[in-house]
Amino acid sequence: MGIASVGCSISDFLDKSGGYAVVDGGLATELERHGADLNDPLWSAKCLISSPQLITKVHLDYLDAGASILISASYQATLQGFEAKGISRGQGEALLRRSVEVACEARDIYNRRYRECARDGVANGGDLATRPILVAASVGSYGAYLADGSEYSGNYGESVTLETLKDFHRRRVQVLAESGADLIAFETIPNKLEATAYAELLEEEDINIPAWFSFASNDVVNVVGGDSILDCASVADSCDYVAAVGINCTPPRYIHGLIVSIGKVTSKPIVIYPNSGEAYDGLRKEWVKSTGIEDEDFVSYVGKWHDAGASLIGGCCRTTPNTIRAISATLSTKSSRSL
Ligand code: MET
Ligand SMILES: [Zn+2]
Repeated sequence: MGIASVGCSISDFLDKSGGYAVVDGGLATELERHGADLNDPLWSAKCLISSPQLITKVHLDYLDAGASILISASYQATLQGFEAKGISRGQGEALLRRSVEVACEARDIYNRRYRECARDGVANGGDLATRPILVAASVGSYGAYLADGSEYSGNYGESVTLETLKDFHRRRVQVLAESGADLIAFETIPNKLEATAYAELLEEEDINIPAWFSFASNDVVNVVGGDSILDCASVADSCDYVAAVGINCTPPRYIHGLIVSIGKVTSKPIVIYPNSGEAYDGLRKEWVKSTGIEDEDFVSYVGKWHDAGASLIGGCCRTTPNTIRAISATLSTKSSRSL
């Protein structure tokens, strides 16, 4: 594809989609809501082995709710994690490819349904159904693989270097780049070191699909590991392989300030998909209401986030197809008013 087209393809997609796009919502937590037991180091990737049809269903639910970007179930799918379960390198690579195939299949089913409805003269959602849809291959952080909470502390200890992280992610990124995905979503990035590792990896491997870098934060100034969002977004800005920069799995109340900061250091599209604002209690293994400012009215923030410069908006953990339906309705009403 070449670097020039890698850089502009998300912008082209946004131009074709009216200047904004709706990202899907939480995948793992939605699989759990449907009864999947993800208490496992592979988390949502466990369903790639045990119940891929449930992943297809959740992807379809998000498309029906108005999402235009599906994120694959590879967040915690790593070759090292599969090997720890006795799954060979070859089988692990096949499972990584499978995560993208499952999302592509959901897109095919959705498009086929639309064509059949159109042929039979059945109205099924009007313009919503004709939109272009992208499949993003998810890459979770090294901390997500460790499954010890470090994806939310960003603290990998002194022994983990830039090279450790590049070696850890290299083969997975190569496989996902060749899987038929439209882009790679590097999600929940907890620190600048991992962002730098991804940027160098994309350059060294000359990855031929665009990427977005999405950081996790727990305030309005820094990413979870303590590096400033300005520094982290600058790493993404200076990498030609990165086509969008943003924030995911972060409480809604911090998002506006973070968008403003990111906009100061990059003109690339800004992607944001916050969580529901609840916090995960790792000891009790459950989500709990946060104290302080309520995030319940998540969707009422969406217009402000768009005005502040975010063009790709969706949800992360504990958001559902209902959240995405409401985001989609808000953005579509807003854009038709401004025409
Ligand atoms: N795309 C992933 C999911 O929704 C992101 C998880 S963030 C901890 O499952
Ligand atoms: Zn999340």
